[in-house]
Amino acid sequence: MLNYQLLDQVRATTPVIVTFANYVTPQIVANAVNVIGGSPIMSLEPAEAAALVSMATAVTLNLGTAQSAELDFVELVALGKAANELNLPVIIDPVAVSVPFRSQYVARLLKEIKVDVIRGNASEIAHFAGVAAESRGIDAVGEVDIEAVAIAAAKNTGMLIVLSGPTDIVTDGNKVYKIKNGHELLAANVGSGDMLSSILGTFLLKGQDRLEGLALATLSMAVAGQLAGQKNEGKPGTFSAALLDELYQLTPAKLEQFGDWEEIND
Ligand SMILES: Nc1ncnc2c1ncn2[C@@H]1O[C@H](COP(=O)(O)OP(=O)(O)O)[C@@H](O)[C@H]1O
Ligand SMILES: Cc1ncsc1CCOP(=O)(O)O
Ligand SMILES: [Mg+2]
Repeated sequence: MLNYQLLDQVRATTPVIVTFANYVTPQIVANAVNVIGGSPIMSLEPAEAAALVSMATAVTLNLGTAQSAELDFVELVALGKAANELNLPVIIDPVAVSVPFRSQYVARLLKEIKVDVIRGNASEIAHFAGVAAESRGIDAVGEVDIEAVAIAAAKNTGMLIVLSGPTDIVTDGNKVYKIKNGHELLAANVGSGDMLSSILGTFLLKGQDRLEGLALATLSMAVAGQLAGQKNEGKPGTFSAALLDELYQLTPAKLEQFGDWEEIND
């Protein structure tokens, strides 16, 4: 079962989400966290990492444009370690991870910090499952068995997996939430995945079952995207603004009415 009221609990507590953003999409990611009910803060400065994380409920590390320049890596490690010390969830978004520089970068990061959640598209999650999958830069292409890939990635890494796409899969390797809402315009909007990766953090309130929190966050993004898309068919520009409107106007009642999801237990 999913507790749709968690959305209201998010809004009642306004959780701070620290994001190491890529340089392409920080504005829409910050707005996404804000309109769903959280409070975003982005940072590039290692010296303030511990202070920021001490105010937060989750940390999202988006690796989309992370550079080898030591400051980027030092900041990622500083944020991750600060979260690990407080037992706060760390989410990574391994954009285009199959590019060799990026695979090595993630592997290096995972040696330094404990990561709890990986959010990526099917091609990105396939990397962690050890399954060959096609990708085109930031996008997933080709067909994989998304449920099998997500479960294998969870089992290989010991992390919670959010595999996004036309159908989203949220799994710990045993229990699987399959979320069928969404709209193709989400894929046309660069940054949808990044928005989701930071929105995930807002639903991981203290004491909250993490897998259920991730599933409800993923459902929220998919339902808001579907409602925005239905009102803006063929219009990616206005869709982008409407997506923020729908996230802002989302309610537990809408999640219950429009949510199309199933829970599968191993
Ligand atoms: N073809 C699609 N139909 C419906 N929803 C989609 C589609 N493609 C992506 N989404 C949704 O878009 C969001 C971002 O996912 P995705 O596009 O896989 O991430 P990324 O931008 O990292 O590749 C998720 O909420 C996902 O459910
Ligand atoms: C275009 C681009 N290049 C590096 S990161 C990035 C944004 C990726 O955004 P998303 O994966 O959410 O579509
Ligand atoms: Mg992405």
